Amino acid sequence: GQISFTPGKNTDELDAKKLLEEYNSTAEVVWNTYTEASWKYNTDINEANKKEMLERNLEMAAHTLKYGEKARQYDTADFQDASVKRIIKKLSDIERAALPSAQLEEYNTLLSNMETKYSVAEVCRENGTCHPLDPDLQKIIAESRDYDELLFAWKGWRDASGKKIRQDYMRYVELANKAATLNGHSDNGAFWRSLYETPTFEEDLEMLWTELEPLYKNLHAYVRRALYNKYGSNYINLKGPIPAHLLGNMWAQTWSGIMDLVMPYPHATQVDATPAMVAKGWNATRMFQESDSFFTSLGLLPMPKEFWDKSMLEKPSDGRQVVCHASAWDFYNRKDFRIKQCTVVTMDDLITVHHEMGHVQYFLQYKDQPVSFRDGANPGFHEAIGDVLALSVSTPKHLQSIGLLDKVENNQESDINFLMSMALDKIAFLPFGYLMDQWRWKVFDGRIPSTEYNKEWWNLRMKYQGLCPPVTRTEEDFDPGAKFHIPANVPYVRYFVSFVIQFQFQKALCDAAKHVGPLHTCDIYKSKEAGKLLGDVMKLGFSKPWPEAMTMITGQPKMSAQPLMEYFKPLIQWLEEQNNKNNDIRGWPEYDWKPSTNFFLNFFPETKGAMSSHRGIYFVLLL
Ligand SMILES: CC(=O)N[C@@H](CC(=O)O)C(=O)NC[C@H](CC1(C(=O)N[C@@H](Cc2ccc(O)cc2)C(=O)O)CCCC1)C(=O)O
Ligand SMILES: [Zn+2]
Repeated sequence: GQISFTPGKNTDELDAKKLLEEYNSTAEVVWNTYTEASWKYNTDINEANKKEMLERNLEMAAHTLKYGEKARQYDTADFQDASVKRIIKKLSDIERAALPSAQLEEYNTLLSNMETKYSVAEVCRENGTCHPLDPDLQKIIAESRDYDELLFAWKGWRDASGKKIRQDYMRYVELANKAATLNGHSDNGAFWRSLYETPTFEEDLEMLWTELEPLYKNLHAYVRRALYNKYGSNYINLKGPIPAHLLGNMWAQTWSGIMDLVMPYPHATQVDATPAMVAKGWNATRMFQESDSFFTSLGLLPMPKEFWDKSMLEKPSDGRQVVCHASAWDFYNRKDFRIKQCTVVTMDDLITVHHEMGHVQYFLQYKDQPVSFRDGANPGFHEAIGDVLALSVSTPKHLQSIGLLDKVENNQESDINFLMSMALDKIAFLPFGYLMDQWRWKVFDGRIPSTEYNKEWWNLRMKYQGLCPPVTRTEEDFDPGAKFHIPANVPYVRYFVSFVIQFQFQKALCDAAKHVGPLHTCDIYKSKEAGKLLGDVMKLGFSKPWPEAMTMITGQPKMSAQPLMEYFKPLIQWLEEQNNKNNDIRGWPEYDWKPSTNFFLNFFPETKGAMSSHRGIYFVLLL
């Protein structure tokens, strides 16, 4: 065909291959050095470690700039090796390294300051005791059933975290957008979406949400009814949004914290393994060993010695400040892989353990790929692996087999109890997983100016989750900043993608494991066939466009909501019946309703303790 080339560009494929070999071997060293410094800082927050991490980040950016500029010299149109083309293309986007050095330093400093402010934030009571998010405030939000105590934690956290980073965030948006435009993107949101290499990505997501929204609205209506029964009509409007601090999670992103309030059949099989884990003296290491055994039962790889020696599996008790938000780390030397998690002995954290172990399994599977391919087929794939295995671990049958549930019944009521516990995490999460980056994409492309950050955040929280703030919010607040991924600059739509595709994967793996019966009862434990399907896709890393990886597992290239809907089918029918029986509407048409507020609590928070006993007296005094 027509020989096409851009004048002055290098079309020598052998040259390019030599460049990529040099890039790969030098990148492993530079990235490893940076990752060690970042790990040191995340597991011991102090000025010296911060300084070292920032310096190593600059070294890494200099390396990216050097090889990025060389990669841009090539016209790969006529190259034979698809991998060389793919790596040159990926290298040519040098991200933040495109910023002038002063702005790059400013950008990196902003990021580390925002993440530090978030990680050290705490809420102090009038009597001087202070509470960090992890585990204190999370525990209050999950376990307290006192409306005002929940409000204390919810409002306190937002005052201590989000509110403090609003200015930093505005400057971060400017610099992130500048880096994106210097790499040829219209804005940072466009750069983030480009990682999915899917021209119809936004339309595909919108279609998935349209299919899934009815499931969510049925769950929302049922949970609203249960909260109405608990908190009464002052605080719950059966035709309105739900106050955001009552759902058992600081961000109302998963609702398993209030399982006890919504349990359909309290006398049937319980599904929470936490009591048994505590009673049997499980600790963090035991939880990770359990997960490791599940992975190896599928024929996947065991955690290497370095993992057990160097991970941080519990919050340190030696006074060190750490970033408690769980994370999995690839040290890019094909040997060193770690998890940092402030693990607590609960079922919820056993799920998180599997989630993080899924990341490390992916790292292990693709460790011999070139560094540019040591990524998920798309970011959603990386998030889905651990959750797929957790779907099997969560089944009552599996929990019983590992001694975490004593009796298991196979009847309709137990099924509904189990599906409800799964829906409170998986269905409840969908609107949150979808709205997080809708807000950020609009901030990056200018549709949301900084003067409307908080108003638009709550508009999206209302539109998708049917939530409202329990107290008035203003532009003095910055509630998005109270969610880790916003100050930490971690994209989020990957989780929405993961919550959809993990059910596609589960369906395919259960077929491979010759599972018979409803999808929600499937446990792929010990299935080497299922393990091989997953392992082969993980080995690819980012070397092939994700539709090819999707086809390897499911036999077709697209994201689909069908398997998720099949998994929850029995529950959806049950919810439909319950909501009809209760004559409950789906949705929140009375969107401008507001819950009663304790006038005092907002203006005299220190009266919290006194309030509950002398409520009337204070009121009279005021009058
Ligand atoms: C070096 C580095 O940063 N590595 C990346 C991994 C990588 O990119 O290689 C990484 O470790 N990111 C941390 C992040 C942690 C968690 C998270 O933030 N989860 C979301 C959403 C969610 C909620 C419920 C659920 O069941 C699953 C996901 C949230 O909690 O809002 C905390 C709990 C679980 C996962 C993660 O593991 O994704
Ligand atoms: Zn993850």
